[in-house]
Amino acid sequence: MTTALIPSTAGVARAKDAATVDAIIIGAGYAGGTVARELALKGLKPLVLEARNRIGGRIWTSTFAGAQVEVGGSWLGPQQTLIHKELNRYSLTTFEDVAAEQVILPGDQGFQSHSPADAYNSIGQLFGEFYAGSENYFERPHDPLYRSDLLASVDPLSLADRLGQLQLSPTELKWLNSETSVYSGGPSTRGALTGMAQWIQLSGGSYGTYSTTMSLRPTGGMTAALQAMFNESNADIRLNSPVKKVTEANGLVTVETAAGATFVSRVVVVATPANVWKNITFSPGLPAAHTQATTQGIGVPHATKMWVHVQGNVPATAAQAGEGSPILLMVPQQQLSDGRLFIAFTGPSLNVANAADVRAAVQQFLPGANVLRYQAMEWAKDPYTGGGWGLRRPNQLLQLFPHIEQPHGRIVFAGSDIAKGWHGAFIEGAIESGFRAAGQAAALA
Ligand SMILES: Cc1cc2nc3c(=O)[nH]c(=O)nc-3n(C[C@H](O)[C@H](O)[C@H](O)COP(=O)(O)OP(=O)(O)OC[C@H]3O[C@@H](n4cnc5c(N)ncnc54)[C@H](O)[C@@H]3O)c2cc1C
Repeated sequence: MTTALIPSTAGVARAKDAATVDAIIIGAGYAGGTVARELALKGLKPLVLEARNRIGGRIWTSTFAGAQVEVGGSWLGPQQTLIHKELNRYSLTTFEDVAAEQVILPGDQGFQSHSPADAYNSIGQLFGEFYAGSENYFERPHDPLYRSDLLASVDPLSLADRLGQLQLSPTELKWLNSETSVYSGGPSTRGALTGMAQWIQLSGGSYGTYSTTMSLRPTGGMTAALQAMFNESNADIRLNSPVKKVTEANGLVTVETAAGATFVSRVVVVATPANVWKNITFSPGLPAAHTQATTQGIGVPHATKMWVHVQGNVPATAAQAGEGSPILLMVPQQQLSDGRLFIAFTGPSLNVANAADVRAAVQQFLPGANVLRYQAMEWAKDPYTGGGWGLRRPNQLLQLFPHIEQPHGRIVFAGSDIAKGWHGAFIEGAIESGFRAAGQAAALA
């Protein structure tokens, strides 16, 4: 723990004017919240600097059409134990999300409706072939490098490479590449096979068990547990405080915000998305793995989540379309008195600013649908995300790990993008990395 008096040391920017704190956490998402709570439990009082005017980052519970909605992450799986421990700790509950009554899939001639059981059995069998062997190269999925000998030949493969190895009909290819391109945030050439294969093995090895990661929603919204963590931490949270500079010298780290405020501590945790580390000036400069991660990006380049309100009594329809389509995946949400809500994950080909294009894209799945309103969040254009959810690129697993988890002097890194287990697209990974980072930070404080 630091003391109140910090000497004015050369190389520490304006240290003598700066407020001195036990630990500084940059970013108030689930990773930052976990670090704040865990450091508080170790007797430290952290300062949290958050760029936005809210906590949550890629989690954002809001409203649309009078209903509570999630602009970022929505769902939890029963197999994600860390978030469930947090929900239990704060007496928060979950509920099962709306189940699809029909599934619209591309067929040989246009879209066709299937029963959910038929659709997901067929897709599940194909994904079974797709992920064959992952039980070996991810023998211990929480310890992804355990079989690095086997990973050497798998890590370079993109999701598209793996699709190309299978004997798929054009229709089967669309059934799989709708999902691989959604997660890749663009073409399936971008996402690594090891990224999605690890999630499958973390889920128990099958597409069916993995699908449950989209089954549960927390009552009170995805932000509720994070708010409870920050409440317990009693941390000093400064919103609207984007950090622009982090300088370490003489055993101290100085953090400077865009507005010019400076804070000093013996340890700093950077809990921002990896894609935006490059927007902060680090001195000394970041190590090679961190530079590679922020330059190449782990957060995907296209991640647009759209809420759509379709008039009338509409069947709970799930839909998928092949790579390149305007909407790649549509998920039914609640029926309201005047219409049903849907979540749509769009592809880069849809201009969400054009209402006519959005309506036409929805009508591909629901002919004649009257779109009353919609709202789209283009996460990859957000300056404090710089990408969407995370999904590793080919080769990043072996090139970045384990270096990416290591502190850089007195600077520690956290975030779902660099989690060992549920990396990238899950708050489970943000929490996991937060526990690891809190341990590292406490040792340096
Ligand atoms: C559209 C979408 C859907 C998703 N769906 C799901 C889902 O269904 N289930 C699930 O579990 N996960 C989902 N995810 C992933 C999940 O949201 C993330 O994995 C998780 O929220 C990341 O938490 P984090 O703390 O690592 O990062 P973030 O939540 O991104 O938090 C980082 C924080 O750092 C702040 N920051 C950035 N730069 C600075 C700076 N210079 N100074 C100060 N602060 C800064 C940001 O404003 C942000 O608040 C989804 C993500 C997206 C985008």
